[in-house]
Order: sequence, then C-alpha cells, then structure tokens
Amino acid sequence: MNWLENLQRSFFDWDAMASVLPALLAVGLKNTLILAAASTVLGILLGMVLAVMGISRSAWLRIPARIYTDIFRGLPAILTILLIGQGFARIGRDIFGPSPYPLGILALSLIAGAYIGEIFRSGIQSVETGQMEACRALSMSHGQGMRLIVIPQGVRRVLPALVNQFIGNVKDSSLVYFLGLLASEREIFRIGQDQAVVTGNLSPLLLAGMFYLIITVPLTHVVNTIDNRLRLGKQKPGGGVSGLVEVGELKNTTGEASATPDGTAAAPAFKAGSLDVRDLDMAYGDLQVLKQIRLKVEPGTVTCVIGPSGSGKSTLLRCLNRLVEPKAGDVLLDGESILAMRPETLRRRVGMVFQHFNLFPNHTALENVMLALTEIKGMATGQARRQAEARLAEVGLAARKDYRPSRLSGGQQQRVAIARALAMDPEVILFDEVTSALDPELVKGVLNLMADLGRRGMTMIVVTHEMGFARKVADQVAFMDEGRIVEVGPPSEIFDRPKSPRLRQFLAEVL
Ligand SMILES: Nc1ncnc2c1ncn2[C@@H]1O[C@H](COP(=O)(O)OP(=O)(O)OP(=O)(O)O)[C@@H](O)[C@H]1O
Repeated sequence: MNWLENLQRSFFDWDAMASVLPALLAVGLKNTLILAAASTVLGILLGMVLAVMGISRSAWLRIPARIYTDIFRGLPAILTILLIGQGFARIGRDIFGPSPYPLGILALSLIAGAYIGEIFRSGIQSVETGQMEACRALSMSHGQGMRLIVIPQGVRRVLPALVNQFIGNVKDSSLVYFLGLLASEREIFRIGQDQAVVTGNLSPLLLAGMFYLIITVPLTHVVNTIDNRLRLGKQKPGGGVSGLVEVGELKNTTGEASATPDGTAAAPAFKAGSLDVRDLDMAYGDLQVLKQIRLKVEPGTVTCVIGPSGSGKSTLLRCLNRLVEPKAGDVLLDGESILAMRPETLRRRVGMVFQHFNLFPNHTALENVMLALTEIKGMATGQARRQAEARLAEVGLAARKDYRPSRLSGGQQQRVAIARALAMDPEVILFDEVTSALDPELVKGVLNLMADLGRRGMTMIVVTHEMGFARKVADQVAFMDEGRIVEVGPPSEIFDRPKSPRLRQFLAEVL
C-alpha cells in the first residue's frame, strides 16, 4: 500500500492545495485570464488584417501575410516568447517599465494572430460564391457584400475555432513565466509550480491543472450552444416546413392583386421596363458562349428562355444585369445602354432570383428582404420593415417573417428570394432556373407565384425547364442552342409549330 500513500501525498495533499488556493484565485486566475483575453483580442485584430491581406488580389499584401503566418505558426511558442520577451527587454522597459508582462502579451498576440488570421481566411473563403453573387445582384458593391454578408458569415462559422484559440491562449499563457514575472503577475501555472516546490509535492500543480479545466471545458459547450442558436434562429412553436403549410399559404399568392399585411391596400404596381438585346456576344476565355444574341422584351411581358444544357441561357441572364460582362453588342433598358450605367445602378433596376435561392442564412426572412432597402436604398428601418413585410405577405410568407432560411422549405426560401428581389422595385426580374433545385411538390407554388407576378405586369425573363409554365404563362419563348437564339415567338408557335429541326428535336426530347 506504500505506493498508494505515496501517490496520495504527491497528488492529493489537501493542506497543500488549501494553502495555494487563495493565491490561485486572487492572482493566478486573474493574470491567466488577462493574458489569454488580451492576446486573443489583439490576435483577432491582427488576424483580421492578415486574413484580408491573405485573400487580397494583390501579391504585395498576400505574400507578406503568408510569410508572417509561416514564421509565427512555424516557431515553437516558447521560442517566440523568449525571443520577444528577452530580445526586446530593453525597448520593452523603455515603453512599458520593468515588467516583462506586456511583452509576454505581445508575444502571445503575435502567435495567436498568425493562427487566427488563418482561421478567418478559411472561414471567409468557405462562404459560398452564391452569397456574394446575391449581394451584387441586390446592387451592393464588393466591399458592402464582404462587410454585410460574407465576413460576418465567415466569422460566425469559425466561432468554435476562435474559442479553441482562446483555450490555446489560456494554456500558452503559462509559458510567459519563462520571462521571470513579478509575484503579482504570476499566472495559474507559475503559482502552482512555486507552491509545489515549497510543499515538495504536486498537489498545488494538480489544483492549477483543475483551474485550467474549469476555464476551458465549459467554454466549448457555451460556444456550441451559441453556434446552434445562430444557425437556427428564432423558432416559433409548431413552425414546421411541411407540405401542408406550404399549400395553405399559397392561397395568398394566387389572387390577381395581393394585399398588404393589414389587408388595406393593394400591392403596388410594377414599373415594368423594356429590354432590347442587340447582337450580344460573350466568352469565357476562348469559349464563345453567346453569339449575336438579339431579343426584344416588351414592358410587362414574360419571356421564357428554353434550350439544352450549356446553350448559354444562364449566361445570357447574367449579362443582362452584368454579373458577367458581355464582349460585344449592347442591351438597352428602357432605351438606355446598360453598359453606360454603373453596374450597381443597373442592378437596382434589374433584379435577379437564383436557382439556389442564395438567401443570407444568418438573417431572418424579413431581414433578407429588408437588408438592401436599408443598406442600398438608405430607407429608414421602420419604413423598410413595413415594405419588407408587405412583400413577404405578397408571396404568402407573412407568418414566416422571423424564420431563418434553414427553417423554411425550399419553396418558401425561393419565395423569400422573390420577395427580396421585388422589394427593390425593379423594372425587370431575371429568374434563373428557380424551380430546378426544388422538390417536385414545391415547384407548383413557386410557378404560381411567378405566373401571378406576370399577370400583374412585371417584366420577367425566365430561364426554365418547365415547358408547361412557358406554354401557359410566357408572352414569348426564346429557344437557345449553342449560344444562339435559334427561334423566338409566342408559345403556340414555338411549341405547336416549331420551324427549326433543332427545336423540334429538343421538344421531342423534353416533352
Ligand atoms: N464561370 C464559367 N467559366 C467558364 N465557363 C463557363 C462558366 N459558366 C458557364 N460556362 C460555360 O458556358 C457555357 C454556357 O453555360 P450556361 O450556364 O450559360 O448554360 P445554360 O444553358 O444555362 O446551361 P444549364 O441549363 O445547364 O444551366 C457552358 O459551356 C458552360 O460550361
């Protein structure tokens, strides 16, 4: 039993623990938290700068960020702390006084910055490209899209990694004791170790270890909870995404004119612009994707663009709001060349709805619709809210306004995306295969809503594989093949009397 007593004396000497407890609480805990928190905050600031430099298009910013990160991530923490704490001791004394404590914080921050920079960079780069595309389609500049949507999303995604970094800093703070701290500056480890020497056993160190665990273990659980809340947003009791709810809500979208939430006013009329596409060419590198496209779209009409995969339908739409730049030709919006406008101005007038919705996941349905109103149109929050609520009511989603996209069905998400585009009061809306990503039972609801918009006089260009919709709703149908518009005309001609063999073959395949 001798070894058992030995172990007990080494690790569980209660008197030794009791004697070190006050110092651990009053001095060690405070200093460890100061060291870890200060180095995390400074590391976050430095990491933000490094991340922005790291994703910059300029090599002059990217390369220094890379070199910094490689050095400070590659060196052992203790080496950096000693090099900075002792190497700069003289300068440190001049600036901070005799204590090496501030230099310890600086060294920890420089190390943390290198890791946090990489965490932010990968977080920002993990945000889907569709998010920035949606920002641009809502007329935001690149900077606004980064600031309002991409960076916050990236940062939220890396929250657990940042907490891990804080936990790392809590542990690494023990290394600054190598700089010879004053008694009042000792952190948890140093106090435990000093007392272990005095008592001749490891119990004070074991207690110090428990202090570290008390700080670090709950943090991981807290961050998981926060992360779940942020991801799911506010949840109303019984708020499912069932097909029944979907069908019930659709009643609101089938009427000729919808009402605002209080049911007092009819939905506003659309501005209904015209488009005139003139000899448009577009190429991705050497790949000529659009060839001499000509198309006239009258105000308040629905144009459906059909054609085989890869024929250039999406690219044509993206040229119309300059998400991609045409190589030659022009497009007139109400007689004005879109190439002569600022892209942001054009995109206020020409809205777009995407196949994959591209809703902003960490905003509610209402916020998704409001965002561009407040940020781009500069509308006061109250007015933007009322307008956004009216638009959500128009698409049958008034009751879902506080839901985040993850709590909505695909069909509901797509209707929020349509409300978001409508809220900008566009003259034209481009729909890019907006039902292709939906479950079959949800397609009808979205198509009904689009048909409703068409009836109410919105100018719409709809890339679609839904031939029934094109036949029923379109004023004209354009058939594209290999980058050209092969045939254009009213649905009855295109579907019942196709002229070109290529269109006949296409229809035989899809109908
Ligand atoms: N970003 C890009 N870079 C290079 N090539 C591209 C890019 N986007 C599209 N393409 C190419 O341009 C051509 C037209 O693509 P586009 O997406 O416009 O066709 P689509 O008719 O909309 O096809 P689908 O019905 O499959 O969506 C295709 O050959 C495609 O591979």
